[in-house]
Amino acid sequence: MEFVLIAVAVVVVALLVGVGLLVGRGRRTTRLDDDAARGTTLTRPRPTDPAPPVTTAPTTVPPVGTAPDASPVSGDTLVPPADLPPAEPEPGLVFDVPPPSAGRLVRLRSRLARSQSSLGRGLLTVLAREKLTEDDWEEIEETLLAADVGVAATTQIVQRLRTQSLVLATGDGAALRDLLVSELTAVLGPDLDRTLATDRELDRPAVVLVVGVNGAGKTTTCGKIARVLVGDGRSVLLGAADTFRAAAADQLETWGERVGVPTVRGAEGGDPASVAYEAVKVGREADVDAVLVDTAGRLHTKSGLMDELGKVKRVVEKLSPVDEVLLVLDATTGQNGVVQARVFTEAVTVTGIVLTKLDGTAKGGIVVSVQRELGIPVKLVGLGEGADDLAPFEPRAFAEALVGGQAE
Ligand SMILES: Nc1nc2c(ncn2[C@@H]2O[C@H](COP(=O)(O)OP(=O)(O)OP(=O)(O)O)[C@@H](O)[C@H]2O)c(=O)[nH]1
Repeated sequence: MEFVLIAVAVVVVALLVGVGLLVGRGRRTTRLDDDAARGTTLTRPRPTDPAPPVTTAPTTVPPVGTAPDASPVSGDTLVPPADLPPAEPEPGLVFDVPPPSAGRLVRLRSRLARSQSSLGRGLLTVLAREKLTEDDWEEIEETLLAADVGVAATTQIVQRLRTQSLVLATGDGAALRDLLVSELTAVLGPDLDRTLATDRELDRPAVVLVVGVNGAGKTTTCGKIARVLVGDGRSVLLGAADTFRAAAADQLETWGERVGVPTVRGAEGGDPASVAYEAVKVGREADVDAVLVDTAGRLHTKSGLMDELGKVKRVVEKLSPVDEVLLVLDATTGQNGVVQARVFTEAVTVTGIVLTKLDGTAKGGIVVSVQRELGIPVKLVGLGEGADDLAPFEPRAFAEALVGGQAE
C-alpha cells in the first residue's frame, strides 16, 4: 500500500512539473522589483524559445498584474530591468526587421489613391485645359474645398495659381501642375519643425505620450512608432497605460514582441498614471533611447479622460520631462477630428499630430486644415493597416503624392 501511495505521489509531482514547464514557455510576464506600483508587470519577448519566430501570435498567459501578489510565472527568473532590452534576439528568436523611416512616405504614396483620384486627378484635368475660364477656377476651388483643404488655404492656393498662370500666359498644364504642387507644399508648412523628440538625452530616455480618442489608432500607432524607431536603430520600451481596455495592453505587447521591445503594463482598470510612471522608471534603468506610453481614449466621461491625461503627464514629470505628446487623429472623421483635438490640446500640451487612415479617405487635404486650425505640426501619417504603414510627414513629398501626375 505504501508503495502505491509513493508511486501516485511521484506521478502527481511529475505532472505538476510538466504543466509548469509548459506554462513557462508562454508569454513571459514578470513582476517588477519590490518598489513597482502594485499590479504593474513587465513583459518582454520570450528569450529562449527555440521556434517558431515571434512574427506569429504569442502564447498568452493571464496577466500576472491582475493579482497584485502574484509571483513570477513558473520557470521565470526575475530579470533585472537594467538588462533590458535585449540587444540581439537570443538564439532561435527571429524579430521583425522594420525598414528605416527615411523615404517611407514616397514608398507609400500609392496609398493616397483615393485622395489623389478626387483631388489630384480632378485638378490636373482642369489645369490641362487650353485656357482657364472663371468656371474652371471655381471648379479648382470646389475641388480643394471638397478635399478638406479649408477655406483660407484654398483661397491662398487659387489666388496664387491665378497670378502665376497669368505670368505663364499660355495654358501649360505641366507647368501649372508644378505650381500647384508648390502652392500645396506652401500651405502644408514646409518650415514647421516635425522632428520627433525621440532622441535619448545624455542621462535619460526620451519620453513620448500618445493620446487621442478611442478608435483613432493610438495603440496601433504606438506599435508602429516603436517599429519606426527600431528600424532606425533605437532601443524602445512601451508603456501600456490604457488600463481601461485590457485588449489594448495585449495588442501593444504583441507589437513590442514582434520587434524585441519590452512592455510595462498594469492590471485592468488600474491606475494609468502609475503604469506610465513605472514604464519611464524601467526605461531609465534600462537605458533605452525612448519610452512610448499608450494612453486610454475612452472613459466614462470626457472630463474624466482629460483629468486622467493631465494626471498621467504630471506623474511622469515627477521622474522625467515629457518630450513629446502625440495626438492621434483619424483622418476619416474630417472636421470632427479637429473638434476632438481641441479638447485634448486644452488638457495637455500637444507637440505633434499623427494623422491616421489617410489611405481610407478622399480628403487628404485634412492635413492642411488640421495643422492650420490647431497650429500643431503633423509629424506622422498612417497610410494603412500594415505594420510599417506609418511614415514621417514630408510636405513636398505629400503634395507630390496628392496631386500625382507626370512629375512624380
Ligand atoms: N486603414 C488604416 N487603418 C488604421 C490605420 N491606423 C490604425 N488603423 C486601424 O484602426 C483600428 C483602431 O486602431 P487602435 O489602435 O486599436 O485604436 P485606439 O485608438 O488605440 O483605440 P482604443 O484602444 O479603443 O482607445 C485598427 O483596426 C487599426 O488597424 C491607418 O493608418 N490606416
